[in-house]
Amino acid sequence: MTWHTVTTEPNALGESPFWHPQEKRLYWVDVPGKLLQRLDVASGAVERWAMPSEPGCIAPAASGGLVVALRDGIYRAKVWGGDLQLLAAAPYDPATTRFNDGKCDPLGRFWASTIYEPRDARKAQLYCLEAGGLVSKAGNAITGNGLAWSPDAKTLYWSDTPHHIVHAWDWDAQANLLSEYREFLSMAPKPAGWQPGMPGYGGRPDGAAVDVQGNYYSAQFEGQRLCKFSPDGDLLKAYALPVRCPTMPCFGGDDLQTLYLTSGRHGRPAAELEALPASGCVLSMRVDVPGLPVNFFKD
Ligand SMILES: O=C1O[C@H](CS(=O)(=O)O)[C@@H](O)[C@H](O)[C@H]1O
Repeated sequence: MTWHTVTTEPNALGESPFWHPQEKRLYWVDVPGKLLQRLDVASGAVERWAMPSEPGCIAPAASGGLVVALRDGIYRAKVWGGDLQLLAAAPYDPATTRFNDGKCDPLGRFWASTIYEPRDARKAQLYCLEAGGLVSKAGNAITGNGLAWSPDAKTLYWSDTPHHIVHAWDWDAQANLLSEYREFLSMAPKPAGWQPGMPGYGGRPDGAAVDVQGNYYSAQFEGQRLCKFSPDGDLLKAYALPVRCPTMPCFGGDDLQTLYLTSGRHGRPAAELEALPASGCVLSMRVDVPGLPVNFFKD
């Protein structure tokens, strides 16, 4: 298994990749760079669209365009580069909080986590955009991440990165209700005194994607690896990476067997960036098991 560097212009913090099956483009964001980006894999051309605030996550819309979670709200962009129409204002103080990891569920609802940036209280939430507006479905976190659903859409996964944990609930898709909570993964915490470059830390669960067998692929932020877990939470494979801070995987290509992975370089030590020059770039690797396709937003 070999990782390829897909992009040459590194992002401060690449996040929220998805593969658009009709356009045959990879979309992703640069959070502090305040950019939406898309790559036409046939030509290699990358387009960038500057945002008025940090985009935490994006999703394609079935009627065309995108849904974009910016610091101050959820917006609808009917066309690339066009107007941003506010769908829902942020239900938090944008001075301390922004939207982070999110995507659409199999029924076309848009979900977005938040990150509480002071990181000194568990104030991050997981919201779902329902007909009446944003509804909190889970909370008690610092960095909402790792949102994904099982292939049968009966399990919802959500991680809290700094607490090294991935939660799971039974999910009733029609009623949009979470029940039967269980801890899905608990990763080893950062050892006291650990510094980048030292051995002994495997990272913390950032963004995630699920394949057709229900395996959960979790980017281990600051752990320089992507971990593949079985539906029961058993570690099946830890893929070593040429970047210290992977952020989120997604499956793409016509066969959904190209695993794309975004990464970050924001705030990393100069020595690390010199040793790992692909930090902040998008990576890709061919895998044997196809992933689940992206879910589209239904207006
Ligand atoms: O997804 C994200 O997670 C990282 C990791 S952590 O919360 O710092 O542990 C965070 O830095 C980043 O800003 C956020 O987008």
